[in-house]
Amino acid sequence: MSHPLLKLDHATIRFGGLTAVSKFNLEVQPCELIGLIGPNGAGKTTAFNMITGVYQATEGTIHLNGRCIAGVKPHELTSQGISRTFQNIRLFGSLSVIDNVRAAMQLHCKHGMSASLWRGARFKAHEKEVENRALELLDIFKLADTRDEEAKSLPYGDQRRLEIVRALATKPKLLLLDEPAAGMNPTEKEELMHLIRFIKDKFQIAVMLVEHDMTVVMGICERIAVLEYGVKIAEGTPDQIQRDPKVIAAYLGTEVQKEAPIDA
Ligand SMILES: Nc1ncnc2c1ncn2[C@@H]1O[C@H](COP(=O)(O)OP(=O)(O)OP(=O)(O)O)[C@@H](O)[C@H]1O
Repeated sequence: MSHPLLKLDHATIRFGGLTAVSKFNLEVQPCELIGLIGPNGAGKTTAFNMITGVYQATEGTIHLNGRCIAGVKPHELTSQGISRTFQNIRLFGSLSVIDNVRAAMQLHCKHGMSASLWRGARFKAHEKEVENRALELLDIFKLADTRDEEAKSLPYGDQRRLEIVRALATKPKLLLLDEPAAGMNPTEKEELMHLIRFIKDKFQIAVMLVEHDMTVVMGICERIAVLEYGVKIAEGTPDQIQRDPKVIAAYLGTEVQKEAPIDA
């Protein structure tokens, strides 16, 4: 029997008296590009935190490839194919750009301590492979020229793209991007949309996107789920979502509405 890549079944999380995400049902298929939107405080990042094992669901279940992930630690979920970026950039600022990518790749390193110490032929071949793959990813994101620069010295938009490279370096099946376009200028956003589509097709991965920029969300997502006060109020194609009265009502008067009218 084939399973969805990710399945949330009534996933719920409470913080004291606050239900941040309530009975959230969602399926993500392999190689799908899905958006998760909603006004500020709707529960989007909390949903990401549940999917990535940062928080445990208070009720309901989450399955990855048919296996329940309750209690699985975030780094184990990364090994199982879930990778993410964060709203606030979390790079190793003082490391070079390429070392940031290398560090993410070590998760897949199968060499033990002795191999590292002896630095034999197999170890060196592995190191070369890591470097080549890091450079391939940096090249896709037009960051290869900055490989030896300190990550913190990069312009903001480049740092955001480097975060995506780091997330990709762990060879995910599901990539979660939390506001990847935040702080980018219109040209960078346009380029980002192209890149997200490109990596999804090239690496055959599913991408789940939390994003406030409606031009980006509506421009690239195949399907969109909408949260409001932790509850899913709509799910559908960008066209259906833009015409959904509940979604329009949820966004009325918010910054998102001002940026790009959802019923435009
Ligand atoms: N660790 C926590 N403890 C208590 N409340 C929390 C915690 N994490 C999130 N919340 C609350 O859960 C709700 C949802 O927050 P969340 O950050 O998921 O929203 P969001 O949709 O990602 O918002 P934004 O678009 O502003 O980033 C908010 O009311 C928030 O204050």
